[in-house]
Amino acid sequence: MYAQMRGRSLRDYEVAARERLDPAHYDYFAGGAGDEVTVRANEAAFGRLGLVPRVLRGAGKPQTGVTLLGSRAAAPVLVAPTAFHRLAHPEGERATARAAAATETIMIVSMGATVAIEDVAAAAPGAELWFQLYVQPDLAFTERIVRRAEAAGCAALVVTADSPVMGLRERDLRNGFHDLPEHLCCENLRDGARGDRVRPIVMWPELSWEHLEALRGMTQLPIVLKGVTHPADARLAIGHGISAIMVSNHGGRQLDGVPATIDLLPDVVAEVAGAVPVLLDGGVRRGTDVLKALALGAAAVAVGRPVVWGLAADGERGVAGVLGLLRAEVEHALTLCGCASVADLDPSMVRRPC
Ligand SMILES: Cc1cc2nc3c(=O)[nH]c(=O)nc-3n(C[C@H](O)[C@H](O)[C@H](O)COP(=O)(O)O)c2cc1C
Ligand SMILES: O=C(O)C(=O)c1ccccc1
Repeated sequence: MYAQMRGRSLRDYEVAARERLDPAHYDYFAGGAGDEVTVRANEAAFGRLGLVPRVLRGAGKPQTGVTLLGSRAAAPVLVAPTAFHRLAHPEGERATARAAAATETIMIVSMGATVAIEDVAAAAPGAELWFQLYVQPDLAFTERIVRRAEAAGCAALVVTADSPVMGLRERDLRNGFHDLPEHLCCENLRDGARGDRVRPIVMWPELSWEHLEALRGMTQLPIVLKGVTHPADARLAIGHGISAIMVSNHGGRQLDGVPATIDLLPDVVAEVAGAVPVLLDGGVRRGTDVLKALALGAAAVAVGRPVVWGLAADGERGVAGVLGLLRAEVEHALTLCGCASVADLDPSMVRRPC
C-alpha cells in the first residue's frame, strides 16, 4: 500500500506508520513514562527556540558532513538505538542498517535488536555501526557481547546510563504489552551458538562508575555515555575515560519530568568545555532542530522514533526517506542561515523565546 511512500516531512511517516502498526506496538514505540511530560517537552522545547540567520556571507552550497570518533557521516544525524525493529517491519534492523549505509548515516544498533549484530553487519556492508550496551551484571557475559560487537565491526560502544530500571510506561501496561511475540527475540542476548538460550536484558540499579572502569579495561573501542543530563555527570564521565557524551532522557521513556534535552544541553556543553564531543537526542523532527542543537554546541544529534516510523511505513526505503529528508532539511536550513558548514553555527544564532 505504501510501496511508493515518499514523505514530505517526518510527520508523514508517523501517520503512515500508525496506519500500518498494531495499535499496541504503535503505543510501545510512541509512548513514554508516566504522564509523558518529557516526551512532549523534548519536541516542544525546539519550538520555543528561534534561529537567527546570518546574511550575505557568500557561503555557497553547504557541506553537511561530520566525522565523529573517526566515523564519517553525510549529515550530523545518527540513528539512535531503538529496540525491536522486527515489530515494525519483517526485515527489522537489516532494513534499517541498509538504509543507514545508503545514506551514509551512523547507526547505533540496540542491544535489544531483533536481529543479531553479526547479521545486521552482514546485511549492510559499508554501514557505520556503533553498538549500544546495557552493561549486564554478569560481566563475563557483557564481555562476550562486547567481543561480538567488535568482531562485527562496530566502531564504538554506546553505554546507556539512564536505565537502572525500566521506565513505567502506562500505555504498555494498559495494552498488556510486555514481551515480544513468540517468533521474535533479542538475538544479541543469545549466549553462545545459535539455538542457545536467550537471556533477558537486565536493567541493573547497582551499575556504577566502577563498572564503567571495568568496561573501559575490556575494549579499545571508544565508549559513548548515553543518558547524561546533569553537568556533574558529564564531568565524571570525562574523568572515567569516556570518548563522547550523549545528552538524552531516553525520549521520555525513563524518568518522566526530566527537562527537554535541548534545554539541558547548554549547561553540559559548558561543563565539558570541548574535552569530548557532546551528542543529543530527543524530539529532533526537523532540520532546523538539528541546527539549533549544533548551534548550542552539540557535535551531532540522533533520532529514535522517526526511524521506526520510516521502517514501519516502508521498510528500508522508508528509513532512507526519513534520513534523506533530514539531511536535505539540514542543508536547506544551513543555506538559509548563511553557513558553509555546521562549523559556522554558533550560540548567537539561537534565541529564546522564538
Ligand atoms: C521504541 C524505542 C526503543 C528504544 N530502545 C532503546 C534501547 O534499546 N537502548 C537505548 O539506549 N535507548 C533506547 N531508546 C531511546 C532512544 O535511543 C533515544 O534516546 C530516543 O528515542 C530519542 O528520542 P526521539 O525518539 O524523540 O528521537 C528507545 C526509544 C524508543 C522510542
Ligand atoms: O524500550 C526502550 O526504551 C528500551 O530501552 C528497551 C530496550 C531493550 C528492551 C526493551 C526495551
